[in-house]
Amino acid sequence: CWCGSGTKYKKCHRGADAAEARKKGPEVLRKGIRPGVISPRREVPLHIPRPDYALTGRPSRKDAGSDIKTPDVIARMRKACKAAAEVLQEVASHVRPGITTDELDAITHEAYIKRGGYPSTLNYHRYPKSLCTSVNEVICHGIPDSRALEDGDIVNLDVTIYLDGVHGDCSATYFVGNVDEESQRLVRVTRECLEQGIAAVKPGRPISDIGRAIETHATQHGMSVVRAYCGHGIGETFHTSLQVPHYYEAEADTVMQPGMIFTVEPMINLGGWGHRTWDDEWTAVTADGTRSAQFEHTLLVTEQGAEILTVA
Ligand SMILES: O=C(NO)c1ccnc2c1ccn2Cc1ccccc1
Ligand SMILES: [Co+2]
Ligand SMILES: [Co+2]
Repeated sequence: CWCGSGTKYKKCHRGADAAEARKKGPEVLRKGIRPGVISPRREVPLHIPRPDYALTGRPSRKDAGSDIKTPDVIARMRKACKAAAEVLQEVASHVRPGITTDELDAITHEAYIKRGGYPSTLNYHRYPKSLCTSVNEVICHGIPDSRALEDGDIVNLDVTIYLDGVHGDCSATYFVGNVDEESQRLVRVTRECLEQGIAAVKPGRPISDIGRAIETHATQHGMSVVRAYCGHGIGETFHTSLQVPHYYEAEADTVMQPGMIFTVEPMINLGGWGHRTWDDEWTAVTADGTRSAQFEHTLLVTEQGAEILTVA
């Protein structure tokens, strides 16, 4: 999800990002130059059911964010989210220096299809691949290409499967070979931020509790929370109108209720929270060039708190 211009929160962060980046001078305003080449789009066999946007790139329907899911949707979400977690484990087992992110995309693409699933990101708003591979200073939505992973990199793999009419969405950040201490600390703190956010999920409480918990943990460790992209309601649509900021946003006042399903997917930066996007219109990178990490789960709100659905 991203706050974009349509966000309901008054202060859209894009302006702030640009202002922050300008302060740092022209070097960070430079549009990113993609190091690798993007391969042709992969095909999905016709027997695999497709989401509404598979042809046009534009989602036609938008569920209300605070939808309480029916028992039937919850049952289907359990299966889709389990499948997403299995696909993530499978592709993650191939991460090593020398493998290209395009090869990881091919592995992921086949892993969805053998489970009868469609790659949710493929052609979603025209996104060209079945996986997001966000390396080092890439915050999110990194497009798989011919770049080989290198010893010392960190890489987030973001997997979303469309299975039996619903989407399961999860991601994790992995070490490539031997990674320096600071990056290891970034990844550990980011994982802890997701855990803190999940612990804040309680029926009767506002969504803003989640961002408060995450931002508190990140800033205690001298790190910053990306503001331009957030968690989102999910179910029969990839994104619903519910937004889940990962920083404290008082206006995120939707009250959590049992049966709601949304993702929490904090992106944490070693430096400032500012971002910019490359010319490809998808890739988001840190404005100051420092590294960023992310972890994501799809959660069901229960009477007691949160149930993590994206577990293998
Ligand atoms: O929830 C997501 N990941 O956890 C998520 C949200 C929105 N768009 C997404 C993803 C993943 C891939 N795209 C595709 C894309 C579409 C337009 C701009 C940039 C990227
Ligand atoms: Co995701
Ligand atoms: Co997501």
